[in-house]
Amino acid sequence: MAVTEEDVRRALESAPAPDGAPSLARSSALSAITINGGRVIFAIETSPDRAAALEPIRKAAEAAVRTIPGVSDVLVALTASRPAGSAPAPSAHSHSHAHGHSHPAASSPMAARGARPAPAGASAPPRPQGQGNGVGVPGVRHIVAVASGKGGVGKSTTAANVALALVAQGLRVGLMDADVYGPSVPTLFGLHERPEVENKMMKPLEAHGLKIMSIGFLVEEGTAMIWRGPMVMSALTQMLNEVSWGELDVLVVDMPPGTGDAQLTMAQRVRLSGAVIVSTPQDLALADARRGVAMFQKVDVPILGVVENMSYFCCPNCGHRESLFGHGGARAEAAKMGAPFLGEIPLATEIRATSDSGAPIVASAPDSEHARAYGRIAEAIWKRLSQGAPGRTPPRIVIER
Ligand SMILES: Nc1ncnc2c1ncn2[C@@H]1O[C@H](COP(=O)(O)OP(=O)(O)OP(=O)(O)O)[C@@H](O)[C@H]1O
Repeated sequence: MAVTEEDVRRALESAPAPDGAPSLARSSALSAITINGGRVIFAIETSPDRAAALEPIRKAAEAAVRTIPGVSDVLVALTASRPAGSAPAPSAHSHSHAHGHSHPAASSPMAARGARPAPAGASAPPRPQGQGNGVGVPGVRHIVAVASGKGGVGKSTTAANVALALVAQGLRVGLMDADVYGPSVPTLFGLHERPEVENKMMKPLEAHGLKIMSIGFLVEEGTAMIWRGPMVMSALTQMLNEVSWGELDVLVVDMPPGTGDAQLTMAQRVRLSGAVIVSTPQDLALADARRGVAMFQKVDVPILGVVENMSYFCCPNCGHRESLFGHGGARAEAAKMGAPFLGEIPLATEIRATSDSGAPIVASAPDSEHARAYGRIAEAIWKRLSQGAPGRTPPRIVIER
């Protein structure tokens, strides 16, 4: 028998609430409930500082829903809503961005020990699907992660425009927003509806020829996720396996920023053909980029290349180029890491404005200079993917300082 929202609400009558309400079912902290076959997803709203204390309430809610006959899986997230336009207070453990969300600080033990990437492995050829461990998607030839060592470097903007540029090359492309801590894809594409469910599979939304899925489609807008570890993985597995992606040449995955455990687990558990690292030219960002490269190398995912974003400032009036942060750093660093340099994208008002208005520049101004720059990056990525390579990546030597 199909599980209904009423069943879930009834079960939550016996679950405790975080706000003094008689039950979670009657609490305003309970979000909309999404049901997909036997899988039930909802969120409990809280403030970020109470997230750890509310873990028992989250677990109790999961346990209550699990007792419903027909429920195969339950995903309950703690989310924090934030008034529109307000930025979270910076703290030692999080950072914030212009679009107002925060991410946990990177906590990779590898990063802390300062593991240095080894050039030989960095440019290892991409893995065709079917090789390696982890979750793959039937019908999808290549899954490519777009990652960054830290937040706010333009990873989502790059992922979206590169995905669109791959579509422009005639490829069948999907974009999966795995940035559970702050999904930006709904804003980038102006998509705010919930995906339809057909035969127990969620249908990806579509825009500009791209199939798109984001955790942001499943939770209320303006909420920031406070998901950790296994919950993140469970959400991602669902986005990979319970979405009808169909036949795709490339599925671009916009990864959560940073090199923490969640990212490492993803890099390990998703069957990636390769990873693209986005970095700004600043030294700090490059140090973070190195950690990003090292993280993928640790789990034997080939680095397809490095993109330098906000590389130079492009004056919207006169077209004058102004290097802001020692332009060219990413190219030099990529060479040191032995990773291909895929190209540079300027800091340009049009790139930000088109992203904010729901039609990234490759879709809204395909003939512009900036769109062509994304096109060249996409071409380089596809070239490396289609080269493929049988066998495992060569052994690498990693020197830890
Ligand atoms: N090349 C660019 N020129 C101008 N603005 C840009 C450029 N790239 C990104 N931005 C802007 O910078 C902001 C952050 O970009 P984006 O959300 O893509 O970064 P991110 O690395 O995915 O961040 P997060 O870690 O928050 O997910 C956005 O407002 C975006 O429009």
